Amino acid sequence: MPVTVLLLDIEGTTTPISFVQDVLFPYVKKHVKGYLQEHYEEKECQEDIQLLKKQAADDQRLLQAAAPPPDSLLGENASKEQAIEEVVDNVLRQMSQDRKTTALKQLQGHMWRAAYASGEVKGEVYEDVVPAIKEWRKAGKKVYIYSSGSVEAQRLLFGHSSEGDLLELFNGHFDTKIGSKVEMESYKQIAQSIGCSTDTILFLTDVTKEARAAEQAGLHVTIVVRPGNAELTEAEKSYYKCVTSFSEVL
Ligand SMILES: CSCCC(=O)C(=O)COP(=O)(O)O
Ligand SMILES: [Mg+2]
Repeated sequence: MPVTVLLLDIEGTTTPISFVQDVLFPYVKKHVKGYLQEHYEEKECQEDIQLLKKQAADDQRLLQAAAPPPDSLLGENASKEQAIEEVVDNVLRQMSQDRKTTALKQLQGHMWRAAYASGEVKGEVYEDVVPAIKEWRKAGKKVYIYSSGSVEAQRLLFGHSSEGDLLELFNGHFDTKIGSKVEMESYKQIAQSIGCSTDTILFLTDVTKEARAAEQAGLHVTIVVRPGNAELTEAEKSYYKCVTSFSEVL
């Protein structure tokens, strides 16, 4: 089937890993405590905390450890300060493991609003990305984003990019609410949501585990090789189509 939909990863594909690791993540680490202190009473912040608590409880159940985990986030009677300390510990622990939980990504997305709004942060996009997407759109293709970053975080990055507001380029966005990027089922759900067959979608990513899941669901996949991305094995290089620029994709 001809490709009519392009599905794009962000970190390592449209955007340098260094932007995420050296700009976005340090911003969260620096500001998480202050953010929670300022917004603690707000409904959205309480929802973020509840989601982190649920994630911590799920993690605990999975671990089935005899000893209580160091960041259980389960105390109901904790003071505001204690509760904030627990959330901060949990967020920093998850970030040190580069976890992609919906709970962590939701809070991060809410925190980056202020960074983008003030102009302190501008979303970085590789220079070949915008011209290629414009060509694909002109040719009648649809273009979607699928990232572990929350849809709100995605919209912030592309809406406040160094190349201006790029949101018009996309037909839609998906995040881990539809499922993990390393699960085949997520890609089937995305195809269903777009209303197309999986074999009409081409997924661009830097991560071979994601490529494998997409391929199992019936998508076409291409690996994007960018400076700073994880090295591919010789077997991966010969198995997958690899590109170093979006201009080589179609
Ligand atoms: C979309 S904004 C920040 C990126 C992020 O938090 C992340 O985890 C990137 O994951 P990706 O799936 O785009 O590699
Ligand atoms: Mg990636």
